[in-house]
Amino acid sequence: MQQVKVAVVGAGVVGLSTAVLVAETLPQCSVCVLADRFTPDTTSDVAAGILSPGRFPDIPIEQQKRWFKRTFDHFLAIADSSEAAEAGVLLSSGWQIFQEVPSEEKPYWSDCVLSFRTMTNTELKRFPQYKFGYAYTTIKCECLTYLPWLQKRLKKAGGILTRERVTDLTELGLRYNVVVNCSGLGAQALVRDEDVHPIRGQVLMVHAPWLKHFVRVAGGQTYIYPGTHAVTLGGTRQVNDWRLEADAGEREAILERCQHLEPSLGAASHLAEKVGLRPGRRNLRLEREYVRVQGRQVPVVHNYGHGSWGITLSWGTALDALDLVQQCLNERPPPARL
Ligand SMILES: Cc1cc2nc3c(=O)[nH]c(=O)nc-3n(C[C@H](O)[C@H](O)[C@H](O)COP(=O)(O)OP(=O)(O)OC[C@H]3O[C@@H](n4cnc5c(N)ncnc54)[C@H](O)[C@@H]3O)c2cc1C
Ligand SMILES: O=C([O-])CC(=O)C(=O)O
Repeated sequence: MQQVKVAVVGAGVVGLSTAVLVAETLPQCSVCVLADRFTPDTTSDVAAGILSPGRFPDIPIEQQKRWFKRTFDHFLAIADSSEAAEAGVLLSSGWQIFQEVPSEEKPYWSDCVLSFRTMTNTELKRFPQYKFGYAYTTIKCECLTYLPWLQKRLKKAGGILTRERVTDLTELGLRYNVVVNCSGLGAQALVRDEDVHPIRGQVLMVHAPWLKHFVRVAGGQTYIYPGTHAVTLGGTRQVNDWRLEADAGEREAILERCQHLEPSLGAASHLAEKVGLRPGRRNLRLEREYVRVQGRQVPVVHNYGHGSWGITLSWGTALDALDLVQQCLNERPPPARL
């Protein structure tokens, strides 16, 4: 059988999830991941890695819930397996706290996570300035471990990884039959998408092994996420800020806010500091189009713009991208327009 050559641009959590699904599901495809940065140097490697959904304003909530549910179930199966440590996936229980009762007393994703309930008064007493909270168990996915695990899984399915900066999707269309664009923030330049913008985030890794529960303030302004080797403290969300260096003032502010919630952090030692640029977009882009390459119509599937929720939605959106690749293979391309 003639191989269908598929190029996936991007080796963050979105690109690798999509590449693994295509390589494992479609035996007629040979998959090549092209990226200028691989783990440990992608934005995904900076992420705290907690599965905690938000909301894109113009995408039906049922669709966002389906993306989250499918991602959660994927990670839960890994967390429950003997692969969990090797994949860097663990269950994480804790509290999301609010100063005012939120409009959604029960968020749309409450039946996707485990053991969701509102916090008791006894639990709330730990956080005197907060009136209300959710208690639940979610997943923490540590990308510094998970991305190498996905790369191994991709290679096992016959996929390959190549370091290359792509400047033109049309040029890729000369070498591949299908192109999948998972370039995250890189899509701004690659496909001239002006809706894509950086949302800068700075986090601090500390050694505080006595902490076992996560604490997240409302929409993620402040968070404490215990993990396998370190506790991640955050966060910041600076729109259109391209600075990749850590800011000392922000470090102090993060520490102060976190210590206010969890005074024992005063005894924690500092391990590392990381900055990443989230691929912000009003709504993530998951769709296909055809680009004209020397008289041929080459299908391009876009899967980027996940903002603060790239890990949270990674597998669910990759499953939809896989469907789009399948559709491209099953249909005749539209006639090339001159
Ligand atoms: C501080 C911080 C904390 C976060 N915490 C969480 C969290 O707890 N939970 C969560 O779900 N999300 C979190 N996020 C968001 C998450 O990191 C992103 O949504 C996610 O990493 C996006 O994944 P991606 O694969 O689209 O992009 P990236 O990881 O940025 O990968 C993009 C890939 O495309 C490649 N690329 C781009 N342009 C080109 C080009 N022209 N040619 C070749 N290659 C190209 C890059 O080299 C890279 O390999 C956090 C982000 C930050 C900064
Ligand atoms: O909001 C959170 O809990 C973590 C996160 O996704 C981010 O910082 O982007």
